[in-house]
Amino acid sequence: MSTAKTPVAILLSGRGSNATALIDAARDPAFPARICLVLSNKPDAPGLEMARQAGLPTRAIDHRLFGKDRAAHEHAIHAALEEAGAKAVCLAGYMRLLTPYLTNAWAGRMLNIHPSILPSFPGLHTHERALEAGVRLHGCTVHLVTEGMDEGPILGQAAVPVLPDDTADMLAARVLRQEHALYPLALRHFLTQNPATAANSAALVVA
Ligand SMILES: Nc1nc2c(c(=O)[nH]1)N[C@@H](CN(C=O)c1ccc(C(=O)N[C@@H](CCC(=O)O)C(=O)O)cc1)CN2
Ligand SMILES: NCC(=O)N[C@@H]1O[C@H](COP(=O)([O-])[O-])[C@@H](O)[C@H]1O
Repeated sequence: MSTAKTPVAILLSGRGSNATALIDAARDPAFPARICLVLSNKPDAPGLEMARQAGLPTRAIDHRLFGKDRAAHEHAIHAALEEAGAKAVCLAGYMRLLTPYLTNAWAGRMLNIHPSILPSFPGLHTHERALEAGVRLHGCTVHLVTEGMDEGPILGQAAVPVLPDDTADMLAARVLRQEHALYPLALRHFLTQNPATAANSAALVVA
């Protein structure tokens, strides 16, 4: 088994705490990935500045410059990923719905972290919806990205309890701590397994 690190690009839109968890994990010589690029659709994303401070290559490709032409924006992103030599992509708080152009180009090698136990609560505002639903367990999911929103094969999940006096912010903070543990584990598992079986393996439960 080659010990070469797989070049992985990270796409983010905001704070970048999941990107930080992946970047920190990749510092370990035994971790099977190296971060080859951190790219954002928001030039002022704090996560981009964090990556610059970490000495990593960064790109900002502002979706607003492409108006309603999502495909043109994604062509620019794809070119940047190819130029950086990425072999896999991790969406880490990337808040744009991707078209089939990019999801097909990166089919089976684009991962996303989502703040719910899928298939419950796909999309946005997951913590508020979990509280409204009265679920007792909540959490996060790492999945492969497909054309459908948050529908791709699950690679890993983590669960947390929902406590009686929880607010959405308290629940989000408890889930975020698990996200930072789950994403590096799920990426390591994905990269070190035989790609043919990776998506069909038992989900990693870390909490
Ligand atoms: N084709 C796919 N695209 C994306 C997926 C996916 O599974 N398939 N995962 C998402 C991440 N995500 C939830 O995990 C998500 C991100 C964004 C949105 C959304 O409605 N975005 C709006 C814009 C919101 C904004 O700019 O703040 C939009 O794109 O119009 C829903 C779910 C990443 N993409
Ligand atoms: N639908 C995608 C989505 O909601 N992603 C969520 O956005 C946050 C980004 O935080 P971060 O920028 O600190 O990693 C994370 O909680 C992630 O699960």
